Amino acid sequence: MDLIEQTIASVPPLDEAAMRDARDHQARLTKPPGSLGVLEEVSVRLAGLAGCCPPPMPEPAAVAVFAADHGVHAQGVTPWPQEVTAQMVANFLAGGAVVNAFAAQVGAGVSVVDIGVAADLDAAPGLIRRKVAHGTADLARGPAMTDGEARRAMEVGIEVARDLVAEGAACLVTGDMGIANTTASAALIAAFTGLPPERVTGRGTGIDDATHARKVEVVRTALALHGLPAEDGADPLGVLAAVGGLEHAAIAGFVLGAASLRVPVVLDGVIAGAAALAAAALCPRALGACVAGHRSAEPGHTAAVDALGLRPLVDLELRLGEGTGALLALPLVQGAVRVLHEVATFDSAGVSGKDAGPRN
Ligand SMILES: O=C(O)c1ccc[n+]([C@@H]2O[C@H](COP(=O)([O-])O)[C@@H](O)[C@H]2O)c1
Ligand SMILES: Cc1cc2nc[nH]c2cc1C
Repeated sequence: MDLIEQTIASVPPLDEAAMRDARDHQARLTKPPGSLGVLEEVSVRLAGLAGCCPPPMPEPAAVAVFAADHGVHAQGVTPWPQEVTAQMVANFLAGGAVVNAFAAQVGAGVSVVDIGVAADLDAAPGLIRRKVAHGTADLARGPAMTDGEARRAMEVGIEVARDLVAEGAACLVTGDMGIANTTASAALIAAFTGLPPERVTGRGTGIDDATHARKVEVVRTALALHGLPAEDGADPLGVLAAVGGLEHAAIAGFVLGAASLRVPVVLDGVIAGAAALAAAALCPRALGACVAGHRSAEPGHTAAVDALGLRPLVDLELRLGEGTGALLALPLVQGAVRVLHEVATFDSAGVSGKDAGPRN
């Protein structure tokens, strides 16, 4: 068995007994039952993922920013020059990007993975050099990647997840950087959900009406060219190779890697959402490890999280990527688990429970 199959085979189902323990414990804590809303569900799921209650605190966290370029850039789907991908990688490494500020805010480490930047990048502290190709080919004219490239990128994602956890991370966070990658994301989301291109294609970094109309047509052309959505069900690696990006394949692997290690992974925006659709198509159990950090302004992201049955924790109309929305959600995930560790029960604190007193 190769790394991908091995990883998929080792993803456990959520532990029902641990989830029951977490629900029972939540009911005993000094608060009205259910009063922590969605955070209670998060705490129960992370107990199921860990297989114990309380689950380990999801800290420290580590964000991996997977960076890659896209051949579909040639179709005029974004106003930004392709070299911005490499320039932003340099900015991440220098500590000057929003992801660095938000990671510092929550004490998370930042690693940058060159999974497919078009330019050759020099070695630098914090840069994980695992380039699979110098960007993808144009998905509107042929397959974006070979099957081998998609597999290799997915393997790198698994390996990065394993390495970060081995170095001490108890929570993983997805990040991405890739000019034109919202076009590949829209194509992936259309391919996996069956929704039409106009429903899932957004304005990315910010495009005018004419560019948006062209982007929708590029996605439509690509889907027709590759026969997507496939009538007989999607071959997830084939879909990734046809219309995905190297960072999508890597993030799909990162999700599988986290799930196989029983470590939660907080998903960022539309790129992670598209990648998670691929991961879930390969291994539905992997969804047990996924927390949707935020709802991106991209319409395809809402389509993706709806299809995955995930509820984004933060909704601030962000559309930056890099891992920024997921990092903002991290304290919510950590707070949800801390409640199970630290909050007193009605018994231990001597607080009367509901219906304990006289009725009038
Ligand atoms: O995370 C998101 O939902 C998101 C939404 C819009 C844009 N982005 C970021 O913007 C870049 C891609 O935008 P574009 O317009 O060039 O396709 C890429 O680097 C992404 O990280 C990210
Ligand atoms: C400046 C810039 C920063 C980004 N960060 C993630 N995607 C980005 C796209 C651009 C254009």
